[in-house]
Amino acid sequence: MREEMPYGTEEGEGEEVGFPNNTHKRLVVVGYALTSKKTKSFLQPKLEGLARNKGILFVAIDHNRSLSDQGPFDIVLHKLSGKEWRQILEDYRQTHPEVTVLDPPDAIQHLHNRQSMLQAVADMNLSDSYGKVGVPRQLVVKRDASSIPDAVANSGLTLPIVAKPLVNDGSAKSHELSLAFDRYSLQKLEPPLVLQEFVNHGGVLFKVYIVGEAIKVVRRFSLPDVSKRELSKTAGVYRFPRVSCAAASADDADLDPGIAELPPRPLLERLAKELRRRLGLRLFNLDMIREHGTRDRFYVIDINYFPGYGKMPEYEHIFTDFLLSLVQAKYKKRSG
Ligand SMILES: Nc1ncnc2c1ncn2[C@@H]1O[C@H](COP(=O)(O)OP(=O)(O)OP(=O)(O)O)[C@@H](O)[C@H]1O
Ligand SMILES: O=P(O)(O)O[C@H]1[C@H](O)[C@@H](O)[C@H](OP(=O)(O)O)[C@@H](OP(=O)(O)O)[C@H]1O
Ligand SMILES: [Mg+2]
Ligand SMILES: [Mg+2]
Repeated sequence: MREEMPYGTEEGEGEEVGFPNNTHKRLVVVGYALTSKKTKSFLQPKLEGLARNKGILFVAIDHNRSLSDQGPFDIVLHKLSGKEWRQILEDYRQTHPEVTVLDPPDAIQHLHNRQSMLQAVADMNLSDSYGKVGVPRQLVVKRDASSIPDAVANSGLTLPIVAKPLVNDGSAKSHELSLAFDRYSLQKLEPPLVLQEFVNHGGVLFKVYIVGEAIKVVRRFSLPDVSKRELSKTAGVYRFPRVSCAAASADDADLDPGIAELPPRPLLERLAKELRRRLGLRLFNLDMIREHGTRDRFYVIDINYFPGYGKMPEYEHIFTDFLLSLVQAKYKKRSG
């Protein structure tokens, strides 16, 4: 909260930023360090407008200047890659503990490896009356593609198998996935990889967006099921492009209710709460699937940091409320 709020005449006038007695109505300054693509998809005019009316100002961080010389910021939002940037942020967190950095770089780093990414879900072993949430059986292959057929046979993983680059750094390459239908073709894959059992899920996945304590779920079209017959007739490795994009929304599709039904809310709340804690992140989404033919057997197959919130319904309201809640919590802590 840095300067007096200079406006308040449009929609949202008089809306409290949430400070007691109306005495601290200050601007909340959010510095952002995002790629130009991300800035475009996230910082849409509707978000900026709503934010302004709620007393939030987004300010672009200049990479050519020291972070400490900019701002001052209440919150720093970021999604940039590279060791150098991580170090800048870590140093800034040390010297500016009053600023909320969303999210801590070391916590984000955890998602940059597709093995460690899902470890928290596996450790949680979530199972209650609403369902069971796990991760598909998987195997990491660091090198030597010729060893893969034996490694897969020894581990008991069943075909078909999804091969995903172990490193998940946001590069185009880290999203180049393949589906392998027979054991011997596995030698054609290029380690380092995570090999994951393909779980039939009726061709629909659930994107579970998390923004602090808020959760929103949407349906997306996904890879179709592979039948036993198809598996026995098919050989080879098939590359597939990113399937979980906005164009493939399945929210309005006419789907089998057993496939379309969203995961139970209480289950998602438990999962999200626990993952927030274990991962130390507040901005992420999960790709979740329901094993076809079951009602309550779920798998998390992917976790993304600061995903495409522009595609999340009502993200403008949810995100601005979240930013305000962070500042309010800090204010309460200081005055309490
Ligand atoms: N184990 C699995 N079983 C069934 N389908 C899977 C599995 N793993 C991945 N898929 C399918 O492949 C797609 C891409 O996989 P994944 O989400 O891991 O990749 P990604 O490149 O990280 O995606 P994103 O664009 O969401 O970051 C999934 O959305 C899903 O359709
Ligand atoms: O919203 P989902 O379906 O999860 O997909 C997102 C990816 O997971 C993100 O990695 C993309 O963000 P980046 O472009 O910053 O990598 C993100 O890109 P976007 O912000 O340009 O929409 C999305 O493609
Ligand atoms: Mg995904
Ligand atoms: Mg991903």
